[in-house]
Amino acid sequence: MSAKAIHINVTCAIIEQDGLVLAAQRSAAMSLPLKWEFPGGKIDPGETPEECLRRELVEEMGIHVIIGKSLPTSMHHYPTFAVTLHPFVCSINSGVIVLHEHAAIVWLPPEKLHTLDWAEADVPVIGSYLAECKAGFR
Ligand SMILES: Nc1nc2c([nH]c(=O)n2[C@@H]2O[C@H](COP(=O)(O)OP(=O)(O)OP(=O)(O)O)[C@@H](O)[C@H]2O)c(=O)[nH]1
Repeated sequence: MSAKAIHINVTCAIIEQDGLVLAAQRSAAMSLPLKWEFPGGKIDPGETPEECLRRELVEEMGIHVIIGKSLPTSMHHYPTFAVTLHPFVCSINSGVIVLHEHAAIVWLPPEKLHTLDWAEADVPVIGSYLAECKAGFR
């Protein structure tokens, strides 16, 4: 199988707090270095997307999240792999954020999210989220 055939399923958390949304910057050592993303990661075999998201948020940031509404999935082909993102709107239930993998985080109002240099797969996710906000669902 060529590298281009690799397709991964990834969960990601749109974490809301006090009207702001958390964005996380990938480290220089990660794939897609220094791009911004929503925290999360690859779904392991046998795991539900929600189980994956809970595990990843503990591993990456030391927080326990409450998982809310799912947003439409986003599929994107990068040069060496394809990803399907499974986004969920979340809030922090417990824990204080400690960055174990990311270079930085920032809390932004939803309408400022587009100012960051996002991983390309995230761009439609931001669009779906903003549509929810505009429709008054959030
Ligand atoms: N967690 C997360 N990953 C994303 C997002 N958007 C996006 O394209 N991805 C890609 O999906 C993959 C997520 O897997 P991961 O977070 O478990 O990856 P990783 O850093 O361990 O990857 P690695 O295999 O490069 O070490 C990464 O290749 C990442 O670039 C996003 O919003 N959140």
